[in-house]
Amino acid sequence: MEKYKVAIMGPLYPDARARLEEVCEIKLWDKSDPIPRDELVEWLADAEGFISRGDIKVDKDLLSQAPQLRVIAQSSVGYDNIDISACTEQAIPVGNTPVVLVEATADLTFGLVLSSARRIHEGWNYVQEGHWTSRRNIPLGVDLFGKTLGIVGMGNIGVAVARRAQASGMQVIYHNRSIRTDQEQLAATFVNFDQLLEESDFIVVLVPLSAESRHLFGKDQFKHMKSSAYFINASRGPVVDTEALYEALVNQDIAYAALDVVNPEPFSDHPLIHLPNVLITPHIGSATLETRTQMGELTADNLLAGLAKQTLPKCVNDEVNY
Ligand SMILES: NC(=O)C1=CN([C@@H]2O[C@H](COP(=O)(O)OP(=O)(O)OC[C@H]3O[C@@H](n4cnc5c(N)ncnc54)[C@H](OP(=O)(O)O)[C@@H]3O)[C@@H](O)[C@H]2O)C=CC1
Ligand SMILES: O=CC(=O)O
Repeated sequence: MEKYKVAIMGPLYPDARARLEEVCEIKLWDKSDPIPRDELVEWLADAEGFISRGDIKVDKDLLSQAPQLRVIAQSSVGYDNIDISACTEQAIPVGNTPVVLVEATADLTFGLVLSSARRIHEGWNYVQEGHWTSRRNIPLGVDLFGKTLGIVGMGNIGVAVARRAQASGMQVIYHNRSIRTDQEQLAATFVNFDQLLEESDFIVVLVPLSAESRHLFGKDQFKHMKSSAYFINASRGPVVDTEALYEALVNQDIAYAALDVVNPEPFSDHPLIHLPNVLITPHIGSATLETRTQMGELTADNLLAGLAKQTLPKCVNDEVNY
C-alpha cells in the first residue's frame, strides 16, 4: 500500500511517531525555530496531512498552495494560528487536543497563583544566591485562604483551576460570554467583566485568543483592578496589551503578574522581565511527560482519521467531517 505523504512540525513523541511511520512517509521539522515559510510551502505541495504548531500561521495563502491536503492536526487545544474558515472552505478538517491537557495546565496555572502569592521562586533565588546567612529579609507574601479568585474564560481548564482554588479556601467568581449551565455544581458565581475586575484578589485568564479577546486586558482594565491584585495569564499573550501591563506594574496599579504566555513569544529582552513583581514561565502549561504523550497520541489519531477520510476524534470544524 502506498504511504500517505505528511508534513510534521515537531516534536513528535516516540509512540505516535512509530504509529505514523507505519502508514505515512514523513517529513519532520524538529528544530525549535519555526520552519521558513518558503520551505513549508514546498513541503505542503504534495502533502496529504499536516501536523502544524502554534508558531506557524496557517492561512488562505498557505492552503491555496497545498492542493492535496485533507487534514490538519495540531498538538494544542488553542488553534488561533489557523484560519478555520479557510480550512472549512477547502473541506479540510482541523483536529486539536482538548481535555487531555486540562489537569496539567490547571496545575501550572494554579502553581503560578501559589508561587506568586507566596514568592516561592524568590525564596529559592534568595537561598541559591547565598543571602540566607542570618534572619530572612524578603518581602512577605499574601494568603490565598479567604481571597477571591476571578476566572475569565471558565472552560475546561478554568473549572479545573476553580477546584484547586476552592481546596485552598478561595471564593471563585467567573466571567464568560455566557453563563455556564452547571454553575451550581461549580460553586462559582457568574459576574460581569467589570465586577470581576473590581472584586478579584487574583485574576486568572483562560480565554481562547480571538478577535474579541485580543487586548481584552489593557490600560483601563488594569486601572479597574484592586491595587493589591495578582494577574495571572495562562491563555495567549495577545489577550493582554503587554505595554499596558508593564505600566500597570511599574505604577503599582496592580501588585503582581504571573504569566505563562506573553506577546511576543519567545520573549527574552522585554523590560517586563526585569521587574521585581513579575513571574514568567515559557509557555509550559501542558508540558508534562504524561500529558504531552497523550497530546501526541490524540494528534496522531486526528491525523490518521483525516487521512482515512473518517471523523476526527477531536475536530474544531466538524461541519467538514466525513
Ligand atoms: N499555557 C498553556 O500552555 C495553555 C494554554 N491554553 C489556553 O487556554 C485556553 C482555554 O482552554 P480550554 O479551557 O481548554 O478551552 P475551553 O473552550 O474549554 O474554555 C474557554 C472558555 O472561555 C470562554 N470565552 C471564550 N471567549 C471569551 C471571551 N471573549 N470573553 C470571555 N470568555 C470567553 C468560553 O465561554 P463562552 O463561550 O461562554 O464565552 C469558555 O468557557 C486555550 O484556548 C488556550 O489558548 C490551553 C492549554 C495550555
Ligand atoms: O497553549 C497550549 C494549548 O494547548 O493551546
